[in-house]
Amino acid sequence: MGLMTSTYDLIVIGSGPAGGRAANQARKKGWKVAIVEEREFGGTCPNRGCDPKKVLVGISEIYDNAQRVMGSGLKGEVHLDWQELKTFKDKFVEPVSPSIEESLKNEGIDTFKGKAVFQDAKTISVGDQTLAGQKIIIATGAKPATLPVEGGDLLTTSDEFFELEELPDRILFVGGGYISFEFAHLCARLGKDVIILHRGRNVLESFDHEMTNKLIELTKDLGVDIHVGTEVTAIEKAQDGGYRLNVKKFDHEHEFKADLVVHGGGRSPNVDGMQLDKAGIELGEKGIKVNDFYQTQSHSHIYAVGDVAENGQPPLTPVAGEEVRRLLQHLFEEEEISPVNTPVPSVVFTYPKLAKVGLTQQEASSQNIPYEVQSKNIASFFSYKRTNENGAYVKILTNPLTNEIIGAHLLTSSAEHLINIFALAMKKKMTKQELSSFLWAYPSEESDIPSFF
Ligand SMILES: Cc1cc2nc3c(=O)[nH]c(=O)nc-3n(C[C@H](O)[C@H](O)[C@H](O)COP(=O)(O)OP(=O)(O)OC[C@H]3O[C@@H](n4cnc5c(N)ncnc54)[C@H](O)[C@@H]3O)c2cc1C
Ligand SMILES: NC(=O)c1ccc[n+]([C@@H]2O[C@H](COP(=O)([O-])OP(=O)(O)OC[C@H]3O[C@@H](n4cnc5c(N)ncnc54)[C@H](O)[C@@H]3O)[C@@H](O)[C@H]2O)c1
Repeated sequence: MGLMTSTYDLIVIGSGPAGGRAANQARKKGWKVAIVEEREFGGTCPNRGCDPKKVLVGISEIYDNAQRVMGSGLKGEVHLDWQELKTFKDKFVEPVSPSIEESLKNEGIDTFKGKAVFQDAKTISVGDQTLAGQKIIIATGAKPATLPVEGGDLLTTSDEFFELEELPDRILFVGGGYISFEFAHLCARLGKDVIILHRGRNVLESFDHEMTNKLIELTKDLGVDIHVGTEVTAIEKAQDGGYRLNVKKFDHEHEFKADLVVHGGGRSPNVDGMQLDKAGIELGEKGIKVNDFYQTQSHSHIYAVGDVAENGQPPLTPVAGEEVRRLLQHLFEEEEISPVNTPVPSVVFTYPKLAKVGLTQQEASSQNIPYEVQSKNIASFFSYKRTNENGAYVKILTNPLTNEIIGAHLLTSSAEHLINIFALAMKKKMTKQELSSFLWAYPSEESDIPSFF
């Protein structure tokens, strides 16, 4: 044992949304497949990402809805409780890894627990085992980036945040991206004092700036203190048991204090200790460099896909799935390899939620793409008035020549549903007239769509 080399048609490294799917599909084609996982099977999304996050924010939405309709037919008191929330969330997470591992095994895939380390371009080791693969897919995802912040090891990562048994009173988020905004809304609703410090001029930089400014207003109304143009440079332990932070805001030094400092400063490719150099695999700034078919630059039999790959796509679960679909078409040598032309919807699970698909106004402007824009405050619509919503906005970009929808941005309680309709409309190259001509069940948030234009 241990000294023998097991040989496979395909070795997949990482069992997240990218790797798990790739292994399953290849096995279905009759390939001999091994999958290597060093942590929980299933990867980030179901264990410490999308799903546990959605369980937590889902309950806080119900709480928020209840608060807003108190005195409109609802009576009594509701409270959010972190410990109970965490216990409820853990119930979803705990079965994930064993059940995914079992289903991989049931498919006839050999599972290996441990870190995959390259020995050469065809061989990897996992502990004392050696595996050789005709093809290798690297799907190792991302991890919290190492920030150039003195005392950066004092940051609580999103993985650690999910595991906290208690939440202290003063919570500060470094960075103004997805993770910070989603957790900040939750913490504010749990009654915490929340601060977000963001280095850039615009938070959630890939979203439409007009919409992120509206989200900032609504987030401030929740009691969250937000500072842009503010870079955290150092963190140290304070005498009161909390932390003291040094920050630079427009070249001035400031100090902030908190009991918990959360890392929301971005994620980087997870390739630590894999000895990529032994296989001659090139790493770019944002991940492993790949071509249109996800092949690494130096080896056509080694692929990289999902969050770990640098391919210009955002690190999101549905994107990982789509990339794997295309990678497999290439791997199975199927003739038609579809071009990457699917619009990518994305949602920030604040409440209300911010969603986008297609172009932002700043992208259309900077790329000199002609556009017409409709931007509306829709809080007075019946859909939002009946639940005393705090704010609801929509912004649609269309091509002035064809009337096709080229971008949609929503800040509403139902944005994660509505945005999928706009993604569908864009994929099908619908004009705003075509989208408006559907019969939408009434009353529903979708039935408002014709009134967005
Ligand atoms: C807090 C949070 C919330 C998120 N919310 C959303 C959301 O709402 N919607 C959305 O679309 N996306 C969300 N994401 C992003 C989403 O989780 C990722 O895009 C997705 O998981 C990427 O899938 P992947 O398979 O590429 O990588 P991962 O899911 O990260 O899986 C990679 C796997 O590889 C394993 N691995 C790494 N190195 C090795 C090695 N050397 N040997 C063996 N195994 C290894 C890891 O342990 C991991 O299990 C969120 C992320 C975070 C952190
Ligand atoms: N709902 C979702 O789909 C969802 C949720 C969470 C995460 N994700 C994925 O995970 C990725 C990472 O999320 P994230 O929130 O960590 O990062 P992010 O890339 O969204 O934002 C991080 C921000 O922090 C800023 N920053 C970095 N260092 C700083 C410092 N020292 N001081 C102040 N600001 C600093 C950066 O300028 C950056 O804009 C996202 O890009 C997204 O693709 C998706």
